[in-house]
Amino acid sequence: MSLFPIFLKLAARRCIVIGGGTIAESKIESLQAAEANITVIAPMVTERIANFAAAGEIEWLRREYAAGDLAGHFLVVAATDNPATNRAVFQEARERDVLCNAVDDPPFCDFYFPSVVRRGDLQIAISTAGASPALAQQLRKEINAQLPLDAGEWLTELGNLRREVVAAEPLNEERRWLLHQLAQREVCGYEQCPSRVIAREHAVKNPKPNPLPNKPHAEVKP
Ligand SMILES: C[C@@]1(CC(=O)O)C2=NC(=C\c3[nH]c(c(CCC(=O)O)c3CC(=O)O)Cc3[nH]c(c(CC(=O)O)c3CCC(=O)O)/C=C3\N/C(=C\2)[C@@H](CCC(=O)O)[C@]3(C)CC(=O)O)/[C@H]1CCC(=O)O
Ligand SMILES: NC(=O)c1ccc[n+]([C@@H]2O[C@H](COP(=O)([O-])OP(=O)(O)OC[C@H]3O[C@@H](n4cnc5c(N)ncnc54)[C@H](O)[C@@H]3O)[C@@H](O)[C@H]2O)c1
Repeated sequence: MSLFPIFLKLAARRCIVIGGGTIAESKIESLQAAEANITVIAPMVTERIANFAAAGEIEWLRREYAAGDLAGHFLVVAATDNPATNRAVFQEARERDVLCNAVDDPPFCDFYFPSVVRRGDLQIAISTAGASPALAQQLRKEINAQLPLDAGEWLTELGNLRREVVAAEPLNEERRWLLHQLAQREVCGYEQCPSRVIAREHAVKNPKPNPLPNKPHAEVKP
């Protein structure tokens, strides 16, 4: 089966993690990075999860999972040490159309967690569709070692410059060409950054057409 690779926006979405051990902890941290609204249900949790709860970063319900807990949630991770509980969670998730990952239990997953290399907004996610998580991890380490440490800052600056280009030039082949050139260059925040200078010179040759003159009814009187 071919998996569908997407990057989900989870900010403020209600996500629930059943179980509070070290595996749950790593899933909670991934969800936190995406600013999800997280509830954890578990009788016992790691010290780190307890600290997240004490700091108000997540909600912790100190009890066992009970049928009905998934109501109103978008996504669930079943990470208890009891496969029967994890499968009951998956069953409820199916009934409620909640996306479910039962850790290390592929038939009871709607999605898998990938191996991820991160630099700021740049994310490279690796999946082997469950064929070899160890290979996904190995590739993550190899890519991590090759990717410059400052790739995130560079991407931020490149994104800022791209916004300037998009504001200054129309959507055409010329603009596309320029953006590909800039993606291969150093970019920084300075006004006199050579890439920014190139972009500004280019915009002179490829300006946005003048806006249509205002119709009389759109005029604003002083
Ligand atoms: C990527 C990563 C993300 C994460 O967990 O967040 C992840 N597993 C990681 C590590 C890892 N997991 C395992 C080992 C031991 C070596 C080995 O078995 O290969 C290692 C390596 C190690 O740590 O040594 C054991 C294991 N994992 C699964 C099974 C069940 C089975 O295969 O049936 C078993 C056997 C359990 C048993 O024998 O009882 C299943 C899944 N593990 C997945 C994800 C999903 C598919 C990912 C993909 O698309 O490839 C999937 C399907 C479901 C899921 O859990 O989402 C994370 C690396 C993070 C990083 O370091 O970058
Ligand atoms: N720890 C690892 O390195 C590792 C690696 C691969 C897979 N796994 C698997 O992942 C699962 C979780 O591992 P772990 O190390 O985080 O386990 P753990 O034993 O540290 O934690 C289990 C958690 O589940 C909670 N729990 C148990 N029954 C529950 C219930 N009915 N409702 C709600 N919460 C309940 C416990 O309170 C605890 O917080 C296990 O199935 C384990 O086999 C663990």
